[in-house]
Amino acid sequence: MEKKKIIEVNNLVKKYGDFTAVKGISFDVYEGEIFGLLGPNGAGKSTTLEIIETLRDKTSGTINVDGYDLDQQPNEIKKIIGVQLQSSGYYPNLTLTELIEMFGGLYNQEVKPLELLEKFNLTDKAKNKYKELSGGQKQRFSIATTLINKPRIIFLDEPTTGLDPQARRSLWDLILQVRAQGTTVVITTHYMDEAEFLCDRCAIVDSGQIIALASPDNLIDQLVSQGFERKKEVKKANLEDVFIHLTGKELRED
Ligand SMILES: Nc1ncnc2c1ncn2[C@@H]1O[C@H](COP(=O)(O)OP(=O)(O)OP(=O)(O)O)[C@@H](O)[C@H]1O
Repeated sequence: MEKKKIIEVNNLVKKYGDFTAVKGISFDVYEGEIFGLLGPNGAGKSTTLEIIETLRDKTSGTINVDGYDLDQQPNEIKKIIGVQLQSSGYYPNLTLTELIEMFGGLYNQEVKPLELLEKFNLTDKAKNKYKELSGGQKQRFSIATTLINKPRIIFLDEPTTGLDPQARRSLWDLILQVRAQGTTVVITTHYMDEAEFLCDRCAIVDSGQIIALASPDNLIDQLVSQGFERKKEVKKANLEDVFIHLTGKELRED
């Protein structure tokens, strides 16, 4: 069966004054996949994501999201996507339950705060304020809120930056669960292990250009077929394995 394209980006260019941050990139995202934009700092990942999310103007190029043209029907696109807010987007004096109810009201959606919080392992924090959460809890809550409007696609910009290994792995599981329920996920990350674990396909972006796009396995096979070999024998475990083994897999709450 042919996969359906849910996002089509063609020749996207973004200039900030004289500086061209995104230099004519094109890619498609298929429905139901986890698609990664990988690249070093300043590569243009967040800019690209924010343009697709309708939060930033583009200079040129075309974008189509689930049949809607970004220039013609941005409001239709807003209705079917879930966007992670920055911390400043959460009213400081509302509890998590109240915040979910407020977003439900804004999106005109019936919400069940406790059910949503349970899914994201935040039941204990239902009566806490956002500012009282740990880094991992904040990230989980912000992903939970992307789902309130029952979006077809969610966008996650570096969702695990700054988290400890347990919190990262727990967030990876949550992202897989979100996808398993049929939501397409577009994610940016600098972490290659994260991309290898999560992404069905990824685009490697450098200086505003896509320099490779394939599944992680295909990208690795391409490199190996060029004669690349790791210098050292591959270790049977790494330091992260040691850390997880010693401290346990369970999510910690500080
Ligand atoms: N509002 C802005 N005005 C001017 N230049 C900007 C603006 N936003 C981003 N840039 C520049 O555009 C380039 C791409 O930035 P962008 O944030 O998209 O990169 P990124 O790949 O997401 O990086 P990071 O991994 O550090 O978040 C950078 O050189 C950045 O300095």
